[in-house]
Amino acid sequence: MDKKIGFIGCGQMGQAMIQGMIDAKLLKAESIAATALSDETIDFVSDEYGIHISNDNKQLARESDLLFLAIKPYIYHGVIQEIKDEVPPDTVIVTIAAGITLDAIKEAFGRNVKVIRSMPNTPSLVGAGMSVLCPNDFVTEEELADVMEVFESFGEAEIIEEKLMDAVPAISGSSPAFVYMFIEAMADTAVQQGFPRDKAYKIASQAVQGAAKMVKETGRHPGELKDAVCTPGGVTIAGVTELEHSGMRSSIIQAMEACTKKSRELSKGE
Ligand SMILES: NC(=O)C1=CN([C@@H]2O[C@H](COP(=O)(O)OP(=O)(O)OC[C@H]3O[C@@H](n4cnc5c(N)ncnc54)[C@H](O)[C@@H]3O)[C@@H](O)[C@H]2O)C=CC1
Ligand SMILES: O=C(O)[C@@H]1CCC=N1
Repeated sequence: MDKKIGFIGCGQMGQAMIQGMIDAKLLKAESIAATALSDETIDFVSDEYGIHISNDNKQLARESDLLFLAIKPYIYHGVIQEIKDEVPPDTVIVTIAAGITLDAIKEAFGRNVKVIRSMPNTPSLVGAGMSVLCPNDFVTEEELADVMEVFESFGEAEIIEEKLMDAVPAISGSSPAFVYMFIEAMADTAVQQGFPRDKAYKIASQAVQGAAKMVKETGRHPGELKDAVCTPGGVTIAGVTELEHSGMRSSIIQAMEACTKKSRELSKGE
């Protein structure tokens, strides 16, 4: 790819995407630049990824073909005020924040800017990201294809309608946190039973990864795959019934609804 990619903000999510892109050899480190606030982050990112990083948002805004806003949602408005007169008309702005709408970005710029709203996730760091995107009307097919190429370099990507975007964090942006909690709880129990901690994490995380791979690659219904594990009168069904008694599905549904509600509130500026 021969685009210049800029990241305003280079924390957890910015670094995950940059590492993913570099590992995938999508483009050379010289074609990626970023900004951050603290000297500590600037020094770390420069050493770790070999990209150009400074605290000059305006310069980055002038020089990037694809400009990622990888900052916290409450900082978006201030940063856009700072850069809005610097961004050339052909630049594609990519947002990654929960609850920041395409219209909110256009309004903050006060003109018809090209915007793609996205929701990536941190497994992008290891090339296993899941990102969901929606463009506004000013983005061309070719520009969307370029941005999809970026996201697909560090995982999988899907395009959806904006009305579904507030539901995405619960499914893919935030859900890694839920899965880490699940793995941590399994590993703690394994440690309680006498397993060394490193083996407990390895066994639990490989089981989770394998189950996800089964759903993706066999195309079989998750319920059917679960049934295939449950030997009649065996150990698995004892655990499954306990999970049903303690409301596991209901807890997951409630957590996902809370994420979606919060994203909708942020979208409305609440
Ligand atoms: N962490 C995650 O799993 C995910 C985060 N996101 C979104 O990514 C965005 C960033 O989140 P994180 O990377 O987790 O946050 P973070 O706090 O790790 O990184 C934010 C970065 O912004 C920089 N920054 C702050 N003010 C700035 C300014 N005025 N100019 C330039 N840089 C500035 C900080 O130095 C830091 O490098 C958020 O909008 C969040 O909603 C989206 C999907 C997943
Ligand atoms: O917690 C958040 O708001 C961000 C969006 C999805 C993951 N982290």
